[in-house]
Amino acid sequence: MLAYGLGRRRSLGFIARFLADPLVTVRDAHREHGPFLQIDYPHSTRANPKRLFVVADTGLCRTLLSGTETWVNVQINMAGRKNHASSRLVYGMTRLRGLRHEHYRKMFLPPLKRSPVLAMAPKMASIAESLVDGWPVDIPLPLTKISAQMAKHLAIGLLFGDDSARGLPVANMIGSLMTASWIVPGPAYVRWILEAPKLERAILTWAAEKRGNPDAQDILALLANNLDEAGNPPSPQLIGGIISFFFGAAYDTCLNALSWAMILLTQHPAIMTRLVAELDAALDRGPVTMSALDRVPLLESTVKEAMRLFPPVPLLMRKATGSTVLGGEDVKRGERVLIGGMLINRDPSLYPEPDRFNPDRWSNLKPSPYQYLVFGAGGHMCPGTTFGYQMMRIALATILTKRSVELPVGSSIGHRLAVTHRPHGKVEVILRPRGGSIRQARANGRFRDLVALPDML
Ligand code: HEM
Repeated sequence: MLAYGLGRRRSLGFIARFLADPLVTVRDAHREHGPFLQIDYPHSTRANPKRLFVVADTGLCRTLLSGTETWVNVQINMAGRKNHASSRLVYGMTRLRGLRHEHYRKMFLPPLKRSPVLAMAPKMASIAESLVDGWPVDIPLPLTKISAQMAKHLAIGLLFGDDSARGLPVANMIGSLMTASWIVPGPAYVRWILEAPKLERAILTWAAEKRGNPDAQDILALLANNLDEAGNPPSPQLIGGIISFFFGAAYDTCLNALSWAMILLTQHPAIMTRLVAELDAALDRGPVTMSALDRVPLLESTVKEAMRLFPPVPLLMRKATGSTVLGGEDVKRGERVLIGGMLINRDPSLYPEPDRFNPDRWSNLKPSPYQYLVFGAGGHMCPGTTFGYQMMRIALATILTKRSVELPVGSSIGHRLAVTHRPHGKVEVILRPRGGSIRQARANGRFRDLVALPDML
């Protein structure tokens, strides 16, 4: 399959629209011209072409994500300043290659496997419960703030040795990196540059405290107490980069997934009502446990379906390490490819009526990671998948069994891609005590460009 070249004029139009709204622009371009596009940068010439490829095809995606020697990850957030903490701290897991990557992946997998993660469930449930109990009812609350609080406490509390005093300030600083646009610098980027030295110091001090405790199994203790792939102590850049990556990877993804899931449920009252009834029946007013949640398949389907439509990481980027071929196209060293995971998740041959939120489709669906591109695929596929699903299921179950969730009348919800894709604007929810009547308000705003809601069908 050869790439469809947009040509110079339309490439310029694509770039201009992409800067304003990357997801809708990429989606519309694929709809019009197919799943493999070539964009020419303005400085591209016939003698020295400078191109960006954009793909939304499962086969091409497999080539790109499984060929980790040929195609390397490109840091999606903006590079920081040279020789400054801001550039050292973005040296994260996905940028490691070869033996180094293999070494660290192997090191971090054990605490993220099914059984240690399952053992964290009672603690996760009790943290989630006390957070929800502390949220005021009957008044509008900022949705991304409460989701962030949930994600921060569940992820950070459990992955970093229950050390919230050290972990929460680090998580707060990482927040500015994650909200900084990776396309155009803005105030969040400036904040990130200003905060990076403080963040680096906080991580390195914390790592020093963890040294000398080789039995601890949390992510930072493993990193601080083990040698690197060459048998040397890990460098400060490695520690800072990996830890800030883990914080962002665990916290920012889950906060966005939780926010989008709640928005979608409020816009699909019939599904919300069924889910709440099934949760009530399984939990029978008891605590949230994984064995009870296993009796509510609709919960897992809801989480999967919300992330299919609104994947927290909707675009991935790769760069060729040498001359190679992609599809039928000759690609030169350094050329980049943008992979539209969100669009792969909407392939109508696998997901009929792909823009609809329909958790029931999951009753007999088992896509490969290349067909459900939420956690990546291939050599850098997310090792936190089990943890992420568990956190989402516990958070949603706790919120829905304790409170009724509604949006204020007149809500308008935008969306914005920074490193992750989040709801944008003044997005609020109202939590009501269970048992009263709730008012299901229709939400307006640009998020509607990305989903076919019941009132649009
Ligand atoms: C809803 C939750 C999550 C989503 C949607 C998600 C998504 C992703 C995606 C798309 C990638 C691949 C990036 C690429 O190939 O360029 C990735 C990698 C990664 N994620 Fe997650 N993630 C989630 C939760 C977590 C959690 C909870 C952790 C930590 C416990 C985590 C740790 C990582 C790490 C370390 C990598 C890099 C792996 C490597 O390079 O080998 N993620 N994640």
